[in-house]
Amino acid sequence: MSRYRERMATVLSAEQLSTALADLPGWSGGTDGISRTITAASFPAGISLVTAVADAAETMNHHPDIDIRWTDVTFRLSTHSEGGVTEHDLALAARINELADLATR
Ligand SMILES: C[C@H](O)[C@H](O)[C@H]1CNC2=NC(N)=NC(=O)C2=N1
Repeated sequence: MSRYRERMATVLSAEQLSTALADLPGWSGGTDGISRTITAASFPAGISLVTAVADAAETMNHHPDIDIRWTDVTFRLSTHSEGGVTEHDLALAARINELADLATR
């Protein structure tokens, strides 16, 4: 089986997504995409968070859309190839939450 097929994931239903979001503090959205805005302790702390998320995204081969406004950093996740939210987005959201805990304390 090719690497591509191993990475295939199906788009979550609205019910699957709302169940998953209950375990992802700060994340909201719909089946087309989810987002979380994190207010960092400072602008450099926000940039450090973005760098840490970039490293995680490379490792996971799954990449967020990122908006930086002073200390507010918004991450938006969807699986472009599938046109919706998949388990890959949930995994990256959980990793971003771990990294955000470090950036905001
Ligand atoms: C070929 C490679 O697997 C794809 O381009 C990956 C890279 N990162 C990605 N990130 C996101 N968010 N969605 C994708 O569909 C996606 N595809």
